[in-house]
Amino acid sequence: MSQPAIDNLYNDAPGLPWVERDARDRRSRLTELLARVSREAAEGEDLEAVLRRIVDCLVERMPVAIASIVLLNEACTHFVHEVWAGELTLNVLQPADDWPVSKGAAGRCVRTGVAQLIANVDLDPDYLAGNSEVRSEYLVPIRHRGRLHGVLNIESPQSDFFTAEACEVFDAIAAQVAGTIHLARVVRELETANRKLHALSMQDGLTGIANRRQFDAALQQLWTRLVKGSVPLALLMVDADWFKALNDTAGHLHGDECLRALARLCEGQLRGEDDLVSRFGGEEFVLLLPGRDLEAAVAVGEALRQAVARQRLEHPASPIAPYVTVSIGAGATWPSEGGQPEGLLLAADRAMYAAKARGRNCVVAKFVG
Ligand SMILES: Nc1nc2c(ncn2[C@@H]2O[C@H](COP(=O)(O)OP(=O)(O)OP(=O)(O)O)[C@@H](O)[C@H]2O)c(=O)[nH]1
Repeated sequence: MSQPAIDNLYNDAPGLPWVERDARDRRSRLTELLARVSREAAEGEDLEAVLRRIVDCLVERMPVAIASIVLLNEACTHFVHEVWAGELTLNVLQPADDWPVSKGAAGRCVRTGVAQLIANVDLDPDYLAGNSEVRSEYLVPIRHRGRLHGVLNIESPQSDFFTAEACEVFDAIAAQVAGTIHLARVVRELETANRKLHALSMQDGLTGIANRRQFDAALQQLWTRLVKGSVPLALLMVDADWFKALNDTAGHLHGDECLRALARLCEGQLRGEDDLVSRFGGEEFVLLLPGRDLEAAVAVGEALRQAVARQRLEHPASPIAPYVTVSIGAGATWPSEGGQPEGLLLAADRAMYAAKARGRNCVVAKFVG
């Protein structure tokens, strides 16, 4: 549809006082403004850009010197952000200046919770001049379902501009803006909640380290990356010894405590940016060590085994020591184009079972060719 001739509405006769315009002309200009603002409010994903287009619209199409949308903080005690259009020729308060709602006509709008019509700015004790041409001002609370988001501020060089019908349209515009801000905040809150949920879905609830899902994704990603750089990849499978007996004799809560301590000890062995420890299963952990060959991986495994033993986590039912010990399987390979990471996982798992068979509390290595 082509743009109606009404474009550039106000500027067709900028000097003409608002009330001297024909009543039908005024109404159609206001209706057109409202339609435009509604369209702007419905478009775009960026709140700042939408608010800017709305204030631009007000200044371009009406006898308005300054139009602004001033947003409040959560507690509604301060203005924290302003989007404005028009001509600010004098120094006025900006949200960046620590602007409490105790100041200015916009502050009064927040304090009283109702629209403020200032027919003569010279007589208003709260008016803060931003442009010496301004004669009248209208301020409307931007409120969505009882929650106050800010104030819509319109300043005109004409003293008779804010007729009842004009104010009604600005009230409707403030309601539109409130809906837009509400929607943008809901979207932002949802995005934050989604990010938190995603992080939680990748984390083990008991120990706080990565869970199996995160491990699987990291292994796949690393494999693909390391193929290109011809860099080795090592993996340690760490399994607590005689854990069933520990639970049975010392109780599950003590068992849980030991699992948390083991997770911290595994974390203590991580060095590289992409090193990762995850809880692989019940009392099993896996360390992903990119850039380490089998010899280096065995060294990390041995350091971990000794650190666990030094911790002296009480184990009243282990036949090999009065404290918790771990059996560790180490695997390493050079990721190759056609290869699969599962082979590495299997090798470390087999090595771990070999460590169990060898009497536990030891490290066994297996290279994957
Ligand atoms: N406290 C606690 N125990 C768990 C948890 N997850 C798994 N387990 C227990 O870990 C035990 C693992 O037992 P098994 O697989 O038989 O192995 P094990 O007793 O450690 O014997 P080896 O591995 O052969 O040394 C089971 O009794 C599980 O119930 C957990 O989150 N908390």
